[in-house]
Amino acid sequence: MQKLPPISNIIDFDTSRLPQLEVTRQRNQVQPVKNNIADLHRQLVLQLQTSLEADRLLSMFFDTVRGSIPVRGLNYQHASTDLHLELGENAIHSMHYRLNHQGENLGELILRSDCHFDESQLTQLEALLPCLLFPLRNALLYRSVILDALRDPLTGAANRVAMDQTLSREIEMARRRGGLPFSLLMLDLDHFKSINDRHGHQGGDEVLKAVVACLKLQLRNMDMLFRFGGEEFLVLLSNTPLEAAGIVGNRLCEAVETLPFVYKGEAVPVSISIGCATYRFPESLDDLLRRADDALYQAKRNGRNQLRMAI
Ligand SMILES: Nc1nc2c(ncn2[C@@H]2O[C@H](COP(=O)(O)OP(=O)(O)OP(=O)(O)O)[C@@H](O)[C@H]2O)c(=O)[nH]1
Repeated sequence: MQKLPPISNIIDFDTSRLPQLEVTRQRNQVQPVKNNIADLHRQLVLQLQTSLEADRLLSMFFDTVRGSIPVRGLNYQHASTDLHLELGENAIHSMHYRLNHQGENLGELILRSDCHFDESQLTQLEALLPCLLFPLRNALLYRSVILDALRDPLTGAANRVAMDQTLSREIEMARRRGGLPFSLLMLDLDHFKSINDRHGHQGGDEVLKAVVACLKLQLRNMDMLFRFGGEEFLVLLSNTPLEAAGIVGNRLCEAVETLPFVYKGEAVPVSISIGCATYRFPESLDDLLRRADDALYQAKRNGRNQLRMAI
């Protein structure tokens, strides 16, 4: 894998090259570029006011910039809101920028090109980049508010609101496509009341966090984990038929059972029970959840720490 050079360019409002551009171009007498960039700048400022979606803003920025600078691809990352974006194509040359606004990290941006950016292109680029900062800052704030509304603050898993929205969408898609298989794993910690009784609520909370971290390690990026009750979780496995979902479910049981969890020096044995159900076109969401719940009930009745498949 190609090693990325360290990020050396920081784009802040104060570092805008637009005022400098004025001076530089007057000295060099290259008036059309200045006008072109000033126009692009105005156009971008207006455009970037039209959305609060960070990916949409970056895509508008990319489209506008590559109208005048030979940028082939754009890569953007903002770790704290978990935003990763790739636009266009890969290319061998790149410029790396760390975007800042009043000390606040607004992410890292890489612009790619087939050939080295020359000084004039960099001047143009860096005159346009500050247009992105304020809209991007608002979009990231908006994104983090939305993420918080959909996330369980204790474990970081998606919450009940997110679960209802996601499952409704998944059913809708499965129905439209005529029933692509997706599966649900309904999960519940075993004897969690005794864990709370023995180790206190704080100990119980630590167990919940450790279990979520353990489950996430076992799941693929596209699988979604929701906490929908106190010690109840649901995993959505898109494009996954019953047999494959059973394999994942067994793997989760095993991973949690072998979790070496220690609280205040004492080993705490933890296990989960799972009910697994695969969507059957055209059943309703309630029916699917009821089947997963019945299977979970069977797993509990059968001795816990196991997976049961829904009928
Ligand atoms: N620490 C902690 N405990 C919670 C939280 N939410 C729910 N609980 C506890 O979870 C426990 C659930 O207990 P029960 O429903 O009896 O289930 P259980 O003891 O796990 O028994 P089985 O599910 O039958 O194996 C209760 O003691 C709740 O107080 C939470 O956020 N943190």
